[in-house]
Amino acid sequence: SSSAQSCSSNPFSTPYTSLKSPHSSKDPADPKNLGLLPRGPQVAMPVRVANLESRLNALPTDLDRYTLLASVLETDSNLYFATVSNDVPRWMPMIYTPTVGAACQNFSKIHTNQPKGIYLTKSDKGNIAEVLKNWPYEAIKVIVVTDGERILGLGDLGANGMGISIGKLALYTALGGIAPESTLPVHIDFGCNVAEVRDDPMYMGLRTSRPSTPEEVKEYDEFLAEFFEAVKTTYGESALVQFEDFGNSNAFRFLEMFQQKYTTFNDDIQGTASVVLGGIMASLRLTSVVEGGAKSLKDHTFLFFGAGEAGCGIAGLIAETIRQENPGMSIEEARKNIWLVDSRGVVTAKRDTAKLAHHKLPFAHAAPADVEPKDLLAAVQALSPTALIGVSGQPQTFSKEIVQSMTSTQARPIIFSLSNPTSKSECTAEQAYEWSDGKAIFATGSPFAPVTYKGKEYITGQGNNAYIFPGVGLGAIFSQASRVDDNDMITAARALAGLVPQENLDSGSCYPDLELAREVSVRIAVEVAKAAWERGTAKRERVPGGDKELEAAIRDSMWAPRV
Ligand SMILES: NC(=O)C1=CN([C@@H]2O[C@H](COP(=O)(O)OP(=O)(O)OC[C@H]3O[C@@H](n4cnc5c(N)ncnc54)[C@H](OP(=O)(O)O)[C@@H]3O)[C@@H](O)[C@H]2O)C=CC1
Ligand SMILES: CC(=O)C(=O)O
Ligand SMILES: [Mg+2]
Repeated sequence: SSSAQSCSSNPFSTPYTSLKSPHSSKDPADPKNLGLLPRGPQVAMPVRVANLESRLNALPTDLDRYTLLASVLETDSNLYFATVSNDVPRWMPMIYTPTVGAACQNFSKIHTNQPKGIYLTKSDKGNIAEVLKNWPYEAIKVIVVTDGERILGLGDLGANGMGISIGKLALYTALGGIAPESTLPVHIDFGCNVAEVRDDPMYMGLRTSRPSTPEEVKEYDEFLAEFFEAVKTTYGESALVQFEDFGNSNAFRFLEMFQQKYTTFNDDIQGTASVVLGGIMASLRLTSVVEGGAKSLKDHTFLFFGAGEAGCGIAGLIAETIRQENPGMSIEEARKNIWLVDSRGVVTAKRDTAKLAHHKLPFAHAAPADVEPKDLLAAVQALSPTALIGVSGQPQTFSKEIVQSMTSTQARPIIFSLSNPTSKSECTAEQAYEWSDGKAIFATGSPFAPVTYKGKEYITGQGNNAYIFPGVGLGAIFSQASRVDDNDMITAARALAGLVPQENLDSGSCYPDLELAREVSVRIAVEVAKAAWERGTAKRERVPGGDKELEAAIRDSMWAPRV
């Protein structure tokens, strides 16, 4: 059959057939599915969690903790999620950024068994639906798909990027209440451009470079089109596909190709935009009470360091929100105080716009007062931004002079160092508070420990799309939405901003505590589901009653580990 053909050409898709053992029902509550070993004494879950936590704590490195947790996920997802939920701030950095970065870099060594996910390689063209059928669970509600080209700020890791899809989906379950068996990690293998990755004898992906000629790119586009159709026919129109960590030459194009036709969004472009917008909205409560500070989004001058998926995604969503908040304002007007810096300097109209990437063009404004700032410090001095957002993947690029320059013009400068993992952060929390004399409203993409400066403790908020995608996904899945769009991202940002308590703002964080991330997801989901009904994109019948009834129904639908 075509399936057998496809499997023989794809060594990574074969083993899943064997998972469809006649002895294993698909019911996760079936005791036969709890693990491979015969069951021992019935130990209460809190005891098992405490036992696993003490084993994890005894391990020498976070990568060891990742590895143990990954093996628990494969054999006993109940224990895994009970442990993660027991202490999200403690375990999230082990299953997500920063440790997931190191895990991807070492992925071939960690996953000696088949990793938990479907690998599609370009030889599966024509058979994608057949390969999907090899997965042992049928009721898939959310897929995170990567091709591994831009894994965090670590570059092209090829097939080792599967760790990112697995990590994001673990958060869909832990923070968004999506049942583990309804999630499917997918890696699409069209090669890898880093010889060092490809040449590792243990590398599990194709040892070819990525598409570069127009014909190869066309073949890749056609593969993605087939993938989306296969997902729709196999799992239904409401199955949500989240793009993750694609290189930006593909990410923007794929989003454009598929977002009007399928239930999909790009987390790096749209989820990141939403979390940053939410943080900026919350911080208006701080900036609006100081003299000359921004009272609304349109009063800000934004400077983005990094003009890729994250930078242009955030810039675009902020501009759209400013436009919506100011009736009569054009989108061009809304963009005028938003500036980008890329690897060649400030993006201005003086660039050769014919060669400028499509996503940067809307922000290529005329250079201010004929000065062409060459570097970031010069840009900060020339533009006096109120907010500096780092999404460059370039560590230690927010220097003392840059932070001091921001602080010399702003009572409360907004400085976000969002590049992941921790080693790529544009500056550290300690540097931001010291150099700004405690004035910076600071956030990072990966977690930083609290900092004590001049006797006050500062808590850094984690400006990470993990506050957004589990809730947006939950709302879309609950309402059986057939589309997810930028308005959902604005809706989610507003909901997030409304959940930041004053005491967090007072200690320097413009995000809610991580302990509350699951609650944040519920509240975002309520708003996203309502928006889907208002737009007419929801297949599910409206829940009778108001917000309270809807929230209760959403909570009821959420999976939680049996404890
Ligand atoms: N906190 C969060 O939730 C998220 C964080 N991120 C992080 O943001 C980073 C970037 O991701 P993404 O936007 O998707 O990546 P992209 O590859 O799409 O964009 C990177 C951008 O950084 C620019 N850049 C690279 N080197 C320099 C330099 N030396 N000086 C100035 N600009 C530079 C690039 O310039 P050019 O265009 O000229 O090549 C490009 O515009 C990653 O580290 C990622 O982990 C991403 C998503 C979410
Ligand atoms: C957080 C995230 O999505 C990234 O760094 O790519
Ligand atoms: Mg990402």
